[in-house]
Amino acid sequence: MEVQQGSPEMKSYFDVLGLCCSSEVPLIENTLRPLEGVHKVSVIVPSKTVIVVHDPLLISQLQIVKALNQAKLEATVRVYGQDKIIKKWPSPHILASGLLLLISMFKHFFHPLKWLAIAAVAVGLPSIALRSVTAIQRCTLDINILMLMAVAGAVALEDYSEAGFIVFLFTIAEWLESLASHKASAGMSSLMRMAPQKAVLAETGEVVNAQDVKVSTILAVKAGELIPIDGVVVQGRSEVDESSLTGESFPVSKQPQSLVWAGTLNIDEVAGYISVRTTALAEQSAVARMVRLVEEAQNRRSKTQTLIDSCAKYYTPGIVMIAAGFAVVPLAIRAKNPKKWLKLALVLLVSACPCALVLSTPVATFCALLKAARIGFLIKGGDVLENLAGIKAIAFDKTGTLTNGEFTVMDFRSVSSDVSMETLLLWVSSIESKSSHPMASALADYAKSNSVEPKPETVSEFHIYPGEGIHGEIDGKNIYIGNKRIASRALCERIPDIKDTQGISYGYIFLDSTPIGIFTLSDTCRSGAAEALKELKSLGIKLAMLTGDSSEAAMHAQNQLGNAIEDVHAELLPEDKVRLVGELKAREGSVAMVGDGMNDAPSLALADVGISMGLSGSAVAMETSHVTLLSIDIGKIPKIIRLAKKTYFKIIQNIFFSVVTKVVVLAIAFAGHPLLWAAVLADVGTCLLVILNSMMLLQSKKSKKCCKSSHKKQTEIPHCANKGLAHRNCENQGCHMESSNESHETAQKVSSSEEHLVSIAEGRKHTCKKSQTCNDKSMEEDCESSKSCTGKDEKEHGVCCSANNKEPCGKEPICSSSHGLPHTGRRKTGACCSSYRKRVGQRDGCCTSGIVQLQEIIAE
Ligand SMILES: Nc1ncnc2c1ncn2[C@@H]1O[C@H](COP(=O)(O)OP(=O)(O)OP(=O)(O)O)[C@@H](O)[C@H]1O
Ligand SMILES: [Zn+2]
Repeated sequence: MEVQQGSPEMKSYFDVLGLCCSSEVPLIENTLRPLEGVHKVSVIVPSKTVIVVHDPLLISQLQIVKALNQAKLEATVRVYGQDKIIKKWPSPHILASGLLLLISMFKHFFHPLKWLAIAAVAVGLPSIALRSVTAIQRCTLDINILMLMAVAGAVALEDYSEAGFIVFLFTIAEWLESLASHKASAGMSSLMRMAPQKAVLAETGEVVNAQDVKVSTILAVKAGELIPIDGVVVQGRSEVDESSLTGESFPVSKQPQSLVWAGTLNIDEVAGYISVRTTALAEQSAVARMVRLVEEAQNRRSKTQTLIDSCAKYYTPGIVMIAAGFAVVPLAIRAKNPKKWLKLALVLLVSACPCALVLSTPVATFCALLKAARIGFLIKGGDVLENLAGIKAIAFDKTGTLTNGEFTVMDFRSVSSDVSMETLLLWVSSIESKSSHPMASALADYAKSNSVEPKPETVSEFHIYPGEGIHGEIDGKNIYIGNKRIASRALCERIPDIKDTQGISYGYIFLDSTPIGIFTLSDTCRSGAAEALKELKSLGIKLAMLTGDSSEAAMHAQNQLGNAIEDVHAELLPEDKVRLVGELKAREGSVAMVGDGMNDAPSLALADVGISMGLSGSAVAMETSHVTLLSIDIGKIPKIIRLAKKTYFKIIQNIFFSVVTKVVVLAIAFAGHPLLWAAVLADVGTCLLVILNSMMLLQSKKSKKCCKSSHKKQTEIPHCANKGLAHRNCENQGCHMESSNESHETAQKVSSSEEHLVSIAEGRKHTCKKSQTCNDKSMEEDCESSKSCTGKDEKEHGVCCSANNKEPCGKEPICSSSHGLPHTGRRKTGACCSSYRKRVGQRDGCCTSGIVQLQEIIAE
């Protein structure tokens, strides 16, 4: 597939089935790098993918495939957006080899059957032999050569069944591995498929390739369509499902000036047409960056992986030498029973392949990174994941991280008789219009609500003092706006008192050195922040707050968060944050920092893991951080830490499996039972085991059972109130995230917008987080009775009932009918009805549009 068209660089993806483990990476690199026109080669072992950046004029995709196939790597070009071709059945050779081997087992009844084992070897061996030849040509010692030697040895020892076993086990295991890795790479291609390839020009309605669209082009995006390129809405209002990027399935409302991202879905079918001015090229869109990051993350090795790779370098030649010793020395000294020694040498030889050990880390990391992308995190490498697993303390920025960063102006006053309120508002809003600080937009909006239109064009000499405030010049007057610190910039010694105000963040306005105004602002904590902090504490992680805001504002947030944070530091400059992160590192060990603003960038970079908030957070923060949380849901931070810990655990397990099986086989061999087939099984079997074990990271634990059964239930019971809850209950067990993305995949495949909406409704299922404690059955019963839930019942029924009651369908318990809700109005939350809709495949009266109002969900 192409990332750029018309330009001499092209990025092509190849499925390489012959890519068995990292030991083949050099082979691929040595094959492709010398070719003219090849700029860059990356090999992703877990998904058997090779990515080549090349000049299509100098070397075509087919030529690359040819080069790979000459090295017997079984390569094919992966067509964009298409899953790679999987071999559903093992090749006829493998099957024939297996069958012959099976028949040869009956040699005890009919002796000549033993020759069939030789036939089994002959049928299965060619592919191994051909690959060995290319490996020898490239002077590499790979698994194929080791297997070939083992087979030759077994035949020489007249142990034909053993030889047949080696061939069959090895070939069948390779096929199984390719099946397993297919699932991993399917996740990858679903990431790549996210953004559409075509875009519609708003002016002419012409359909063009997304790759050819320049920055600042106006595109049309109709309801039910995917947004092709990152941009700003210029016209129209709509709601966009951003779950593909953020893992968040609540639609986000968009109006002019809102940012939209490629790969997200415009779902408002009522008034959903929007036109978007692009702010990036297709290849620079957030989704493209995401794909690139997952790819590049493969090249950033973690400590464990580097260690293993360097061990593997010595392991193989070392074992081969020892094996040679066991074969030659007994012969030389004419020891008794040379056959036994030879067999021991062969067992050693087969055990010399470090495949499983080498795979143990990258496969787990790959799966974890994919999983992370699905739940809305971009992680810049396997090393970051490893650091994340060992985090001992987390420092949070306050504004925009723990709080919404959406300030409300509580008080705004002039304190000088020379400056009218109107002038003050004009000055402040004009200067603030140039700032991106969260307080700035609140102040500008406040002016507008007082009928004062900001005039940013009148401002000159605009300057930001990080951690203090801002300065601007209007009509030759120097105006400073900020906290107490800004007073010294304005050369003012007297700071006006602020008393009896409801706000908690204080601001001052100076005209030269004269105070002319004061204002107070308030901000609220993010929903879910308190729970997230509690969960982090339960993981044994120390918490700190580092904010540039006032101590009052910091303490206010701390109170709202249930005093969960141990260390609160306020009124910090960016350099103070860096110092404190450093101190925290010295005291606690590995430290993560979560922040959004420009002022957080240095401390994000210093922390062992810097986590930046949101796609719309500051670009600098995103660049310097190691992890980007694509949504604003800080409740996901415990999730990612758990995922990192789980991944680490998986890696340890993988290493354990791969080492222990080898040790056992060798121990048995040295104890006098050199079992060749066991050695082969240990080798290829653990490879497979390592892959499968790692892939469990991609799964949500209870999703399978729970979701399936409840889906079924949905089709059976046409009553939405309970069924909705039963369904949601299952989401609480962890399948909603998966479904939000999988549904997206479905959305891509089908074209009608109705289907889109159904699948989005599917993705939107996790409205009801409150019902965690209910189990399936009791919940249904409870919620049945809660149709008439009152405030009092709510307490009695506990969590479940209140959850039900919060549903619009709880308010209108019989949601399947069209009573109650206005037909044209938007429904408050869509969960209940959308699931109903999914079932019947059409709209019912009560959810005219099935559209969720974000604000209302947050209000919940
Ligand atoms: N544009 C601005 N207008 C008014 N005051 C500002 C502006 N920029 C900064 N300030 C003042 O400087 C303080 C510190 O700002 P800074 O950006 O360092 O931290 P913050 O965003 O408030 O908090 P946090 O560090 O938790 O994100 C703010 O609390 C505010 O009082
Ligand atoms: Zn901040």
